[in-house]
Amino acid sequence: MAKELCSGVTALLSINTWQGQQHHPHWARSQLSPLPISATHRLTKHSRFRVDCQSVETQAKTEIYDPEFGAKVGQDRLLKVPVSNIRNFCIIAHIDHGKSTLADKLLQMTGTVQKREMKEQFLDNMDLERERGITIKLQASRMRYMFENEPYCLNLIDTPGHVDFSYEVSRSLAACEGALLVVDASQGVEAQTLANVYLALENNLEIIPVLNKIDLPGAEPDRVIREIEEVIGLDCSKAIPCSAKEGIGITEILNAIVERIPPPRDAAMSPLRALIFDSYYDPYRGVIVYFRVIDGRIKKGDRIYFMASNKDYFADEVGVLSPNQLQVNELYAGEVGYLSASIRSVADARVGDTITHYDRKAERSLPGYEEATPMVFCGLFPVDADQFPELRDALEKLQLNDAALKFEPETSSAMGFGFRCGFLGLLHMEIVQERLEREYNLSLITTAPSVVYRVNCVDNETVECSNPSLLPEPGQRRSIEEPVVKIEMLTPKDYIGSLMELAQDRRGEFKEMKYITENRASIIYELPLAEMVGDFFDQLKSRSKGYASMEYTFIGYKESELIKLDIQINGEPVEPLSTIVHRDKAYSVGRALTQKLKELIPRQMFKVPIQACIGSKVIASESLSAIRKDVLAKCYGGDISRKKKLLKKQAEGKKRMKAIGKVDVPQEAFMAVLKLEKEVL
Ligand SMILES: Nc1nc2c(ncn2[C@@H]2O[C@H](COP(=O)(O)OP(=O)(O)OP(=O)(O)O)[C@@H](O)[C@H]2O)c(=O)[nH]1
Repeated sequence: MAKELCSGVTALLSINTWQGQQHHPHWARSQLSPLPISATHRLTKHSRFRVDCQSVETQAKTEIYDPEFGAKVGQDRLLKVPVSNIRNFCIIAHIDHGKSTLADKLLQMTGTVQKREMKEQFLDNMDLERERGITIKLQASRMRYMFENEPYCLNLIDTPGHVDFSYEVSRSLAACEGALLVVDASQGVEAQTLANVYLALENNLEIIPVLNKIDLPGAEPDRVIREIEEVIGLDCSKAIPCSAKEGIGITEILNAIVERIPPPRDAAMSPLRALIFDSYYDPYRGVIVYFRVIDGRIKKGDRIYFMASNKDYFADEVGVLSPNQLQVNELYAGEVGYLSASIRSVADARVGDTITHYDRKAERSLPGYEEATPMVFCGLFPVDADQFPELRDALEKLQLNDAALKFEPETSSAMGFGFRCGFLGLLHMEIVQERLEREYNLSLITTAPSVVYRVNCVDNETVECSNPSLLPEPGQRRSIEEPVVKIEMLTPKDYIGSLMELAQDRRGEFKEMKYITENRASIIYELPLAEMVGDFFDQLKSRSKGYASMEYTFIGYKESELIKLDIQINGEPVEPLSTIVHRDKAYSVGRALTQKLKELIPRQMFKVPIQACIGSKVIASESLSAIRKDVLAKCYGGDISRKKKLLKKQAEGKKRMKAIGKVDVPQEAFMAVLKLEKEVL
């Protein structure tokens, strides 16, 4: 902040005004536009002047923010502008269409991040994200942009790009007034693009189509424009061609954000309502909450109240993201920022929750809050049983930062002590497993993922079952319902047949197929979530040579003829290998699974039978032959009775081994059910 301004600069004034006893800082701020300072004026921090529109005499604490000067004294990131000069937007794109690259370029062009501090893809700052090149958690950044000599504050809210995190996408869209729709000009509209555009349209966002990667020789912007118009029905006459990599079209995008996206509603005088669009756990400060102020204002020291979790705290720190955190005194309706309030777990400040003041609560919370419901469950067991307490600690720590992660202890005679964990989807599951192994140095055995079944019992009770080995006995249950998803696949027409076959094999029910362009079709199926968990996505990619994309939404539960398939190894049931399958597939899955396990389990010193059973009935069986130790090797010639004696002794030894049943089952075996060959199904 500059102490004094001379002629020739354009300054933006932030004024605290007093009208009687009332304090209206935001009102005054929003009435002001940048003020060119003439040669006769020198403004200082305590200048007196009038705000003409309301004729309010203004004096005392006058804060002057000068974009040019401010930059010199390192304060430009605290840029304050009237609400009419704020633009909140996000970027929606299919994976790999260049969202992060474009975000980086916007930060660079606006000077928000200097080139030298620029790590590639600044917004994706989790290591895992950077390695996998995918955005998992959302982040935000405030940028300062001069347009027609006026400073604008552009808040970019980054969105995750994977279906598992679609709820978080919906909340970040709800925090914006506009969105850049980034489509790869060499590829076209993909399933994920569609899903996110529909979400944005539902939220009434102004959408600016951007055609990225026009530097590529294969780019066909005209074709892609036609595709967007036909498929989404969006007017693309003002679509912006760009290359995020080469920096082409970035200024046009920034101008379009200012010109086309509406400013936020000015509602600074209403009771506070702020929408949480992200939160993460910081070991030193507690949870850091990212939010957009929809109504009212929030300042340091305020007693705040989270409307869904019913918790209240004092805000220790309030600030903006630029993209590093910078403290400010107060944030007003329309602004985006962060707060910390010594909150112990992200579950208390969940994405989608509404923050209000404890003493002046808003009447209604903001719409759209949803509890995170895990869709996929699996067992996690430490390879070394001594690591159980460490696994529990690690899960507790991860949960502080991940409200969607659920876990409870699980014991199994085969596996020992472990946890049954719930995840939003498969990617979420992989991320958690990888973090446990990498960050906490744990060596884990994970069991095949399962969905949550609803079992209607004979006593009219309904129980939810996410662990196949705990399915109530056949005599106790009337029926089983399983979760069903609607899946939309977008594919070039050459692969339609093969993808329909895939969906059909996975018990899919055909719903609709339409050509979205001459060459590309959308195929809609309803199919059990259990059939999607596993290699469905890999299959879709390999059958379409990587060209098809998909998107799914959970639509509800449906009754189905399901039974439990148990596996016995060496005569002992191995619960973690139990799986729930459709009655029609039980025999083929049983056969395939025993064959696969035979391949995966190393041979032992004794013969190991591997059986698939329904109840007590064995439906498929394989046996792993023993590695036979030749006890007769040293006994050449000689008496036959001596040979017999040696063989008898060896057989007794084997029997003892059998009784102990020490079969080493490798990790891959627990995932075998996901990797069954298509032909045997
Ligand atoms: N040639 C070319 N390549 C680009 C351009 N923009 C992005 N890329 C490349 O495309 C790939 C994907 O870009 P990202 O920015 O990571 O894509 P994303 O949409 O953020 O992907 P997720 O984070 O997984 O959602 C990277 O290898 C980029 O270098 C562009 O304008 N031209």
